[in-house]
Amino acid sequence: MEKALRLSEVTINYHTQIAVQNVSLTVDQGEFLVITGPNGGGKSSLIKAILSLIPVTKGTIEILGKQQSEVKGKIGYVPQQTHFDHSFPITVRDAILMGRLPSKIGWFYRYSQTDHEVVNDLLEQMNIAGLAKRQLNELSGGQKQKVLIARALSSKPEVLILDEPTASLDVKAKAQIYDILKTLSQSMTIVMISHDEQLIARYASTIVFLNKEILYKGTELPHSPFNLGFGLSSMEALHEH
Ligand SMILES: Nc1ncnc2c1ncn2[C@@H]1O[C@H](COP(=O)(O)OP(=O)(O)OP(=O)(O)O)[C@@H](O)[C@H]1O
Repeated sequence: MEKALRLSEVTINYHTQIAVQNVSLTVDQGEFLVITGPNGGGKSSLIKAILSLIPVTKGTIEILGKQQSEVKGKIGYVPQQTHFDHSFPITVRDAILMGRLPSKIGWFYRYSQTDHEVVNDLLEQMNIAGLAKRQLNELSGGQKQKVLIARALSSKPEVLILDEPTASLDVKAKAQIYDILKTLSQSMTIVMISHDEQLIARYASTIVFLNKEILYKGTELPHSPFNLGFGLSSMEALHEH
C-alpha cells in the first residue's frame, strides 16, 4: 500500500531563517500522527508545505505515492480557528458547501445535487444539522470547529490535516471533537498539530516532536532522556498514570 505521506529531507527556510531542517518522515495510511513541540518549532510550516501553501527549500513531499499537485482534494485541512476570518458573513451550510468547490472554477458555479447531499450528510454526521442556516460567526468555538471539520471533509479526502483542533475549547467541546476524531481515524489518515496531552495520549498512533528537526518519533509519550524543552514534566506525570 502507498504511504499516505512521504517527506524526504525536507528543509523550509524563510529568507535566512530555518524553520524546518532535514525532516524525513513517512506516514502509513490509517495512521493518527500528532506533531507536537515548542512554539516556533516549525509545525505549521511543515503542514503548510504538505498542503502546498508554501514551497520547500529542499527535499520532496509525496502524498499517496504521488506529487502534491496530482492529489488535490485528497487532503482536507482544518485551519487553526484563530486563522479564520470570523467576521466573514456566511451560513454554516454555505461554509461547508464551499469546501466542494473545485480548485479551478469559472465565474458561475452551480452546486450539484451531489454537493448538497454531501453537505446534508456531513451536517448530520457532525450533529450540526440544526445550525445549517445560522451565521458562522454566531457559533460557539466547538460548533465552529465542527463546521470547519465538515468543510474539510466535504471533498471526501483520504488524509485529514488539522492544526490544533482543540485549542481554546472548553472541556465539553473538546470531548465532542475527541469523539469525532476517533470516528474519523477509523476510516482515514489523520495528521494533526496539537499540544493537547489528553488527546495525544488517547488517540495518537504516532507522536513526533519537532523542533526544526525531529527530536522524537514513537508511539508513546516520551520520558525524560529526551531534552525536548517543552511541557515534559506534565507529559511524564500523564505517562505514569
Ligand atoms: N511567514 C514567515 N516569515 C518568516 N518567518 C516565519 C514565517 N512563518 C514562520 N516563520 C518562522 O519560522 C519558524 C517556525 O514557525 P512555525 O509557525 O512553523 O512554528 P510552529 O511550531 O507552528 O509554532 P507555534 O507552535 O507557535 O504555532 C519560527 O521561527 C517563525 O518565526
